[in-house]
Amino acid sequence: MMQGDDGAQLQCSVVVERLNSSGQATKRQVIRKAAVLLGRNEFQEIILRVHNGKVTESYTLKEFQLFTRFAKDGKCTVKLLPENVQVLISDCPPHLLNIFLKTLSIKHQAWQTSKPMTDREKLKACLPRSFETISPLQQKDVQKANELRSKVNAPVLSKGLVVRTGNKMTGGPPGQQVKRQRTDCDSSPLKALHPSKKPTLSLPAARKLNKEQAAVLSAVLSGKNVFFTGSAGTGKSFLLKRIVGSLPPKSTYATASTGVAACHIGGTTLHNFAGIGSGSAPLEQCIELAQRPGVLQHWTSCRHLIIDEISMVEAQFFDKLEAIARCLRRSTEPFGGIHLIVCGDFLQLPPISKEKDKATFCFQVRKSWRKCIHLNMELTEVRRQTDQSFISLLQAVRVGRYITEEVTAKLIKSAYHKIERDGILATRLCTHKDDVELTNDNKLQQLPGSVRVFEAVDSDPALVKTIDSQSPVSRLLQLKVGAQVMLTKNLDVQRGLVNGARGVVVDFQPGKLGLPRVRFLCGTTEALKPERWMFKAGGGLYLSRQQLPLKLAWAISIHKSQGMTLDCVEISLARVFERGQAYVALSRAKSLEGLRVMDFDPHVVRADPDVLHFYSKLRKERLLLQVSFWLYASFVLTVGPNVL
Ligand SMILES: Nc1ncnc2c1ncn2[C@@H]1O[C@H](COP(=O)(O)OP(=O)(O)OP(=O)(O)O)[C@@H](O)[C@H]1O
Ligand SMILES: [Mg+2]
Repeated sequence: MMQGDDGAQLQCSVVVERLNSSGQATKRQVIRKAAVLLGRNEFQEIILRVHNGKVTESYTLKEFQLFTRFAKDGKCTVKLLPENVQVLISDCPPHLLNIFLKTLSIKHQAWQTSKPMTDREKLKACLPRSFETISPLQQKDVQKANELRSKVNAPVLSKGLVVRTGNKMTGGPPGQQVKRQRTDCDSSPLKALHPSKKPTLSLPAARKLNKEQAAVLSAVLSGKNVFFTGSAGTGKSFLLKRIVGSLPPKSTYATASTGVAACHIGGTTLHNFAGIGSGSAPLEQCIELAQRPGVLQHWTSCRHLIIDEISMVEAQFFDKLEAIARCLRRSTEPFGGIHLIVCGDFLQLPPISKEKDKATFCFQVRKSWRKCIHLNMELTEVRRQTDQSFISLLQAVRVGRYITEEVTAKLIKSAYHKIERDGILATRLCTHKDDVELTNDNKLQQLPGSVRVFEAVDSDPALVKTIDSQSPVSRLLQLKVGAQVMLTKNLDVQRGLVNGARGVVVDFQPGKLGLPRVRFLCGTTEALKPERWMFKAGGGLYLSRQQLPLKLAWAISIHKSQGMTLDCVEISLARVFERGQAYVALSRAKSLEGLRVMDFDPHVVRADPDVLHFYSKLRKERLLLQVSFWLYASFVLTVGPNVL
């Protein structure tokens, strides 16, 4: 399953089609498990090799079209123009496809400016046939490509490479019911080559994984069932997104315990995946529910199951999933042999308990948890905050101990922090969700001026509830000039337009649409346009919502804030009712300066003793690999989990 991310090779499915002059396929070869390799021949020309396990076909990439619109779903098409052959690539880990496509386009651009040999020169050269894998992209390749781009004004792409991102490509995923629009090609690496936009190229994955994260990724890619944990802000979800992008899309399900958290990693809720409702019915009934058309396919096609925010998954629910997986997949292996990648911090919010009893954590169903998880790993480098003393303060709150007088004093003093800037107020994190709606509604009403209502375009209005449960934006968004808002999507990480960025509506653009302009804390004022979110629903169905990437941000609930990074927050902890709740609230802030705690009392800080015991036991038994220890981890991977 391992494949390098050097941009030279892919493991995927391939269809090779020979086309006639009117573009119809006259011959079609389907290769379910193919290896696609980029290399150079003896004349330094770029070669695409497709290997089906027995035979290798080679294509010289001189004049070709690339269709990359669905690259983020792991699909693309290379159409070789003189040969009239198209190679349709699918089920490819999107992150690797991204690097592959970028490598191909940048190397091809460089090749074109390097005076390719004529046929005559080739004949004369009498070189022996050869094939060498293409070298990984380097900063200098990117620089050269950028220099070339800055020299050329009009279409930077010379005649060999034509980039298409239109509908013509491979079509959507099977069963997909949504017609995608142009925004879907956002993540395409080749968008960067679109002549009209001319943005600067950069190496793929500009935000690199740190060593700890890379070690977890390699443990996952080695096929081990991994649970990785770490304090708030250690980049667990950041890493999960990379993991999702490194696994084959058809058989990978990215899920999280809550809709908001699922959205952060571009996935769906675990409940949605499982299709067993709340899971409180007896096992036999749950098995029946999971066999419904549309749901059964999740269970049978899933090879890699990713679960974020595991702390909020109820133990009995996890246990049921484990049993259902074995039953439906007719396998005696733990979790029916599904490769599990589980992540979260048990010292954050626990599962919501329906009855008065305390809800139990997944690790408390010791049998299935222990059976399922091969490796426990811990990320230790906090990325959300940079100030070491604030990081230490949060660590103290996390474990519910060491709340020294100094810590208390700092938090009490924060009540006087003036964090309002440029008309942008602090977001109030509320313990109870009724307060959230009330606060946002009241504040909006109190603003002068008329309300503008923006209605979402849903792919399937009948399924609005399902969409609501997974979407970070509501169907109706009401705004006024002066409304406090929060961005709900990463629009431009470099410019600080990231998920959670805080701003204020400054005006509405003239015209029918009247789109809002928002001034953000990072200093940028941006006119926002609708964005699209895709959700996987049952039966391979895709749902989508198109809406402005904004939500009102006078207040949000602590439960909804889990997983978020926030610019400026105000917290009242008087009504904290849950273990880990104060920690989740405080750890959303990027800095102490951006935080105001109205009424700090050390008694509200509570860490769950069962969790502390679980973590300390793992450590004592040397089962929790601090990944800074990553060489040791790679030793374990080669030797196998049983040595642990
Ligand atoms: N390797 C990295 N390079 C750059 N930024 C990173 C990296 N890892 C994490 N970050 C950034 O750090 C912040 C926190 O990351 P993330 O939300 O993934 O943490 P988390 O461990 O999931 O936190 P929580 O437990 O609160 O959900 C995010 O803004 C993320 O973009
Ligand atoms: Mg997270």
